Amino acid sequence: MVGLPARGKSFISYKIVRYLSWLSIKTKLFSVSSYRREEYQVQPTADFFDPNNEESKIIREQANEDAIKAVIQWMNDENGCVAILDGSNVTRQKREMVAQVLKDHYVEPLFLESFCDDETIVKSNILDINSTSPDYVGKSQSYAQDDILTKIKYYETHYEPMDLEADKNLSFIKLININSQIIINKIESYLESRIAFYIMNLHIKPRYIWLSRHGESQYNLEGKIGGDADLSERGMQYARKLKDMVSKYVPNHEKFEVWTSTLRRTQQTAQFLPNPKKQWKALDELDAGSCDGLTYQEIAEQFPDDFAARDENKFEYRYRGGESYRDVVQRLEPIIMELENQENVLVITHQAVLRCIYAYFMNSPQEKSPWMSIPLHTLIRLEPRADGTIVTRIKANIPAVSTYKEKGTSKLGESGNDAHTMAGEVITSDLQGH
Ligand SMILES: O=P(O)(O)OC[C@H]1O[C@@](CO)(OP(=O)(O)O)[C@@H](O)[C@@H]1O
Repeated sequence: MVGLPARGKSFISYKIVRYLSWLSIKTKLFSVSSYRREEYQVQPTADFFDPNNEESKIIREQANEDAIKAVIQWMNDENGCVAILDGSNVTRQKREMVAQVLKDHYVEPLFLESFCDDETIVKSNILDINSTSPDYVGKSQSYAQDDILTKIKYYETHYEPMDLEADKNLSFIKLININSQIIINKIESYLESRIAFYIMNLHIKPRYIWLSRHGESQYNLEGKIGGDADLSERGMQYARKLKDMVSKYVPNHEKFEVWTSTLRRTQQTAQFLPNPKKQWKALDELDAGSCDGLTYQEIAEQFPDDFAARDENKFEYRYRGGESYRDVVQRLEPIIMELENQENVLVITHQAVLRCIYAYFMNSPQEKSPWMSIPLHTLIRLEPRADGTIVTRIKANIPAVSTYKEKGTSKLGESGNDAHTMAGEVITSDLQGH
C-alpha cells in the first residue's frame, strides 16, 4: 500500500483480504503499524513521525523491515498467495527498495496507492481512525484529529505520489479520491487484474444491502430440496408482507432495485414490490444434482455415503451432477462486484446462496458458512462499514417450517430455529402488530 495517513489504506487492504479469502485465495494482511505496536510497544504522538526524529526513525524502519520479512516468510514457507503490506511507502526510494527485496525473494510486487485530496473523504477517514485505531484508545476525538493532522503534515514533507512517468517500471494501481479516477500500470497477471477490477467497484457511500430468502415454498413444506416449486400459502403471505416491510424499513425504497433468481419461488416473493427487477441465473439455489427433489431423509437412505460426506465437509462436498458451496461462491463473484458497486438493493434468493453472500460480508470461515442459520420470512439488513458489517434481522412474524438441518441428522430443526444466529449480530424486533 502507498499513501498518506487517513487515505483509507487499511480499509481497502481489509476489503481485499476479505474478497480474496472468500474466493479461497490464501491472503494475509501485514500491517506495519501493528508490528510497531506489538514489538516496540510504542503508542506514539504525532512527533514520532517527524522525519527529523532520528530515534523514532530507527523504530519505524525496524517495524517496516520486520513486516517485509514476515511477508516473505509467509509467501515462501507457508504458500501464501497474496500478502498485503499495509504501510505508507510514500517515497520513491522506499518503494524501489521494497520492490527489490520482494523480487529477490520471488515475490511479485504490485503497488496500490490511495491518493486523496478531497477534504471531505479525508475528514471522514480521520473519524474512522479515531474510532477504530488502537493508537487512539481512550483519547478524545479532538486530540486524535489534531494528532492525525500533524502526522499527515510530517508525511507530506516527503510524499512522492506515484505517476506514469517516474514509476513506469513498477506495477501499480493508483486510486484517486477512492475511485473517481483510477490509473493502472503494468498489470500483468490474472490475479492482479482481478484485484484492480474489484477495487474499481468499491465505494464508501453509506448504504444498506437488503437480503431475504423467498417465502416458504411447497417443497419447503414437504421437506424436499431443490426443484422449482411455487410458494405455499404462508409464503404468499410473506410476499405481501414484504411490500409493507420494505415501505416501512427501507429508506428511499422507491429507488432501489430488486434482484431475484430465475426460480419461481423468488419471483413470486418479489411480485408485489413495485421496484425494477433483475433476474440472475447466478442467484439460483445450489444445484443438488441427483438429489434434487428428495428429502434429507431420502438422501440419507438412498445415498448414505454422500450424506455422510456432505456433513463431514459441507463447503467442499459436490452433489453428484450438481454443485458444492465452493462452486456457488465462484458463480456469485459477479454478484458481489455488483453489490459493492450498488447503493441500495434487495436480493431475494435461496438458503445456500444467501449463506455465501452473507459469508462474504461477515468474513465467515468456509467451514462455518454452510451451517449458518438464514430462517425463512426474515428480512436481513447489512450495513457494511470500515470495521465490519452490522446485521439487523427483521422477522415478518409469519410462521414457516424450518429448513435447517443439523450436522449428523436427517431431521429438520424446530420451526423458526434461530440457534445458529451469529455472535455480534443485532437482532431487531419482530414486526408483531405492524
Ligand atoms: O445446504 P443445505 O443446508 O442443504 O441448504 C440448501 C437447501 O436449502 C433449500 C431448502 O431446504 O433451499 P431453498 O431455500 O431454495 O428452498 C434447498 O432447496 C437447498 O438444497
